[in-house]
Amino acid sequence: MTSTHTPETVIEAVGLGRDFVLSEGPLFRRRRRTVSAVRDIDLTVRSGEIVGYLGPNGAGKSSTMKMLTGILTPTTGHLRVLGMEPSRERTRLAARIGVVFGQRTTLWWDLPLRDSLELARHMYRVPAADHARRLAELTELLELGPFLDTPVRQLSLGQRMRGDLTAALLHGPRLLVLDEPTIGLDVVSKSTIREFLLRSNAEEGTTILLTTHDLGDVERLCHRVVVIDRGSMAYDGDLAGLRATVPVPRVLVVDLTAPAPALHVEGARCVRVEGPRQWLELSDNPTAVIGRVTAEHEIADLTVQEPDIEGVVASLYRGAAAGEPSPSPS
Ligand SMILES: Nc1ncnc2c1ncn2[C@@H]1O[C@H](COP(=O)(O)OP(=O)(O)OP(=O)(O)O)[C@@H](O)[C@H]1O
Repeated sequence: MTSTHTPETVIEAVGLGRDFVLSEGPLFRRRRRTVSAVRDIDLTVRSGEIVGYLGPNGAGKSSTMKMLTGILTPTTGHLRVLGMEPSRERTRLAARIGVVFGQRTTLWWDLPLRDSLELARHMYRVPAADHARRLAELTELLELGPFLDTPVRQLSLGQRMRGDLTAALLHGPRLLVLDEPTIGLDVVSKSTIREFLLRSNAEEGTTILLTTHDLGDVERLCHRVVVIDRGSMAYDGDLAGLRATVPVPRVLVVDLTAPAPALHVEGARCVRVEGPRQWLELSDNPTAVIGRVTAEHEIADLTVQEPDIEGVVASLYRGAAAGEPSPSPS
């Protein structure tokens, strides 16, 4: 064997690229145009890592995920996932990975969740005793009990997502590929899912690769972030490094008990006033600024708005376009 795959390497991509050939223009004068959805991606993910795969819409995230799971064949480069070539060994790979796409479900719409999971057991050929043990564990961790016998079509989005995660994890995959796992969920469901993912990672060593537009997911979950834009890799490192490259301030939204002129507070700059509500861009830590605001003003409510990852990523490219040095990959 000449493979460079080592036991702890879960994903190994070198010079990975995928082109699409489009046929455009009026009939009889059609022109072929090649779009590079992904180009020249070098990515090594090791066992036990949680990696956020981020980028603006159309950056090439889904195309990468599809290549990793074997749905799309790469145009260029070398790709191994758990030592397998995904597009050639898609079925064998499917038995070792779990995939969840937040906006789609793999569950059977008309069946109770329990029956859908039983079908997943047959698909992955999980022995009945292993299935029962694992289902009991996941039922407890994800609190599925109250809706295991409810048809999937009647589940809330958060319940359905917990069901989808269970289906993806029942066969004990080594790698979990998640596309927007918390999209559209309320705060409690998001938190349940994040805590569950952290636990699977810590206790079972599950490697996780996820796309998300939610900075909370990235902050809570990801040891490492990889940013792509227009198909190419733009950053590979930790979130602190990404933030340091493109400092996008947090904003403190202050609801005063009555309208007032713009507040002057150390460590913050008022950027907007609407009646009793004011937006303060923070340059100091939020707790310190909140302390100063509450000491000097009558406050009805306070919230800290995190910049979404889209904002961070957009600033990264505005910086690049303006000729600032590009972030150094780790
Ligand atoms: N089947 C296809 N045929 C032609 N072009 C495609 C196809 N799939 C993707 N593309 C193009 O490749 C580029 C990357 O798309 P991709 O869906 O991978 O991005 P994305 O980062 O997942 O975006 P989003 O966050 O909006 O889902 C886009 O320009 C898209 O139009």
